[in-house]
Amino acid sequence: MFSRPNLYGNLTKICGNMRTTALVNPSSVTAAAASSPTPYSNANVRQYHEVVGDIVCPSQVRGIDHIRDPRLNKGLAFTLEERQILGIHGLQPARFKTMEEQLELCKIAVNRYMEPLNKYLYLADLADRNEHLYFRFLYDNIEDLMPIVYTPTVGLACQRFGLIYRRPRGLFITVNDRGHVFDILRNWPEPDVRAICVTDGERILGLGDLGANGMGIPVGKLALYTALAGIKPHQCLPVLIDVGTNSYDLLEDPLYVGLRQKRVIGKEYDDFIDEFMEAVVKRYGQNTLIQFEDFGNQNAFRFLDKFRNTYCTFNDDIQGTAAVAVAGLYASKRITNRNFADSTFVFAGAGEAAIGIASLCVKAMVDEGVDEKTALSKIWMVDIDGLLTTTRKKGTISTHQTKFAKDVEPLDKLEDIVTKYKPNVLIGASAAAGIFTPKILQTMAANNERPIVFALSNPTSKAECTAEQAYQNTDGRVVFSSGSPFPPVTINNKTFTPGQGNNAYIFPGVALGVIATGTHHIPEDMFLISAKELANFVEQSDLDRGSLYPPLKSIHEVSMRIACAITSYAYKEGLASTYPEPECKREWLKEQLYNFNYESSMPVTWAWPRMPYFKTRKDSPLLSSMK
Ligand SMILES: NC(=O)C1=CN([C@@H]2O[C@H](COP(=O)(O)OP(=O)(O)OC[C@H]3O[C@@H](n4cnc5c(N)ncnc54)[C@H](O)[C@@H]3O)[C@@H](O)[C@H]2O)C=CC1
Ligand SMILES: CC(=O)C(=O)O
Ligand SMILES: [Mg+2]
Repeated sequence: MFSRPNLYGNLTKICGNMRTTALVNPSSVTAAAASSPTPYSNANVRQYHEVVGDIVCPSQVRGIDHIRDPRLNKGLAFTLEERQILGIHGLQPARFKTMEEQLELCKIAVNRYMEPLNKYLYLADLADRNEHLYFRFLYDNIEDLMPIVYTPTVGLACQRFGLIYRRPRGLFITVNDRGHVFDILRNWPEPDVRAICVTDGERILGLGDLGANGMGIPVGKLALYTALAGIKPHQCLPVLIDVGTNSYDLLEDPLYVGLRQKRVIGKEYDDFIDEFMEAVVKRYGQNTLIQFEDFGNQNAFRFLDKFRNTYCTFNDDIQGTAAVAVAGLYASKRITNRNFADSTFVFAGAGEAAIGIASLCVKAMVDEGVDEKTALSKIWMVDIDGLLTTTRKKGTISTHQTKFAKDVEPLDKLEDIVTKYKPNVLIGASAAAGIFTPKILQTMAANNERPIVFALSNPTSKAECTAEQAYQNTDGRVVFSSGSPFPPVTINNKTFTPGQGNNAYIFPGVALGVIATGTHHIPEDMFLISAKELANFVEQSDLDRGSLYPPLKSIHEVSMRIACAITSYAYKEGLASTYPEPECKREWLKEQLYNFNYESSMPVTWAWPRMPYFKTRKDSPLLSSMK
């Protein structure tokens, strides 16, 4: 009954006319591959389908392969019946464990490691071994584990990528694959991808050009898609576009795993990105969400402008960051009683993150009823060359920066700019560690009862100041947040636990709403909506403990609220393509989420003769009886 050839073909019978994926007989695949004209040809081989969307499909994988497959493996949580039916009885010790017992073990195991990178490796290994346990572990312990799978540790993991690389997670598409990007996408074993996070590794956090080592970022971001928003892992694809690196150190590093060449630029690069975008749509459909992450400054803005109305895409560093920072500023209004338009802003940094935030601040001011010119006049931007002024030489100011340039005397030093323009809000997104000097922080405190200071650069080592420095130099009056987490600070007998101004509060919820509704474009409004939704969720108790954001332990609820708001907006504005419009958005979204508990491993084909009528997960007596 379990011989593989007999099982191919059953799937369509069970799934009827519902959304599914055809299984291909391996023998025909081999024949197709043998006759294929290029080494890129591939067939869509799926060895198993337990649950695809809401459809129950027969398992194809038995024996040791079932345990070796991280998506199917449950470790010692397989029941005796499952062990026998799957032919894995005897391949594991006799003990049965519940998922809760396994989670306890994970906690003990991860806590045994002192070094964050070793914890990262433990978690990567867990993901490769038992995907359900990995995501449930992340979900349950997000406060402790987010600094490991995400900033700051993910930065270190990227820097050490050549050393720690073990198993493939995501697709590496190199510029040598030009003309074959679609074929590479077909090599990815999951047919139902709804979201891609892509980087070319040129600006990884504040660490600069890490080339192919940047793969840790899309992997980490998409782990948060699942852990924070419940998006199913098989729907997420991390992609690293490898066009080389301009890092001399990496080119010389024997452990470097990417193309050993300088970055391809110009038309060749642009054509390659165009091919990638077209191939994604051809392979996975036009509503596939493409999140651009950690591209170099010029390319990030160019691609956002180029693709935002022709693909379902957003740039997380520009738009996601804008939303989280503006959410923090909305929340801070409850402390300062000052509107956006009544504030003066200085940005240290005038790149993706800073321009993104400044632009959304302008939108927020216009929303308050102020005209755009007045809104722009409130914002002073400083980059590596000093204040953005209208007298800047051509080539030292980009089109996105121009509207923020002021018709004033040039000033180079941040300290002088803060002294002269007396901002109420100082935002750092420069990747220049420590530029918020004690003197600057003291000036902020001298000019404001409650100065607002955001040190958003990542990882921790690149922050413009530490939380401790911010509180100490402002007599504990600062309203502070940072891109990477800092431990609590006690000053004047009061302990502050600053929140994390990180786009992780935004992108998972936006992605869930966009994917669920089949939204085809992502307008800027969605980020202002997300910012407001996040700010509305901040409680007085959060503000009292020094945070402009809800605690990380409620970030799942934040993602759900943002997704609901995005869903409502998408239907209202005619952007959604999933019909009919659900009445209760929240319930509808919840039905689509990943099940963080184990699914039954009983092959449906085995039980089928006894229960022939179920087609969907909800109908299945097998699955509905599960935890
Ligand atoms: N907290 C969050 O959610 C996010 C944080 N970031 C962080 O923000 C930082 C910057 O990222 P991007 O804006 O994408 O980079 P970018 O390269 O686009 O911009 C960096 C900007 O900082 C300026 N700069 C460099 N040194 C400076 C100095 N000493 N003084 C003033 N300005 C200086 C540069 O001229 C440039 O305008 C990174 O560390 C990144 O990790 C980025 C996205 C999200
Ligand atoms: C958080 C993030 O996206 C960055 O630092 O680039
Ligand atoms: Mg980023």
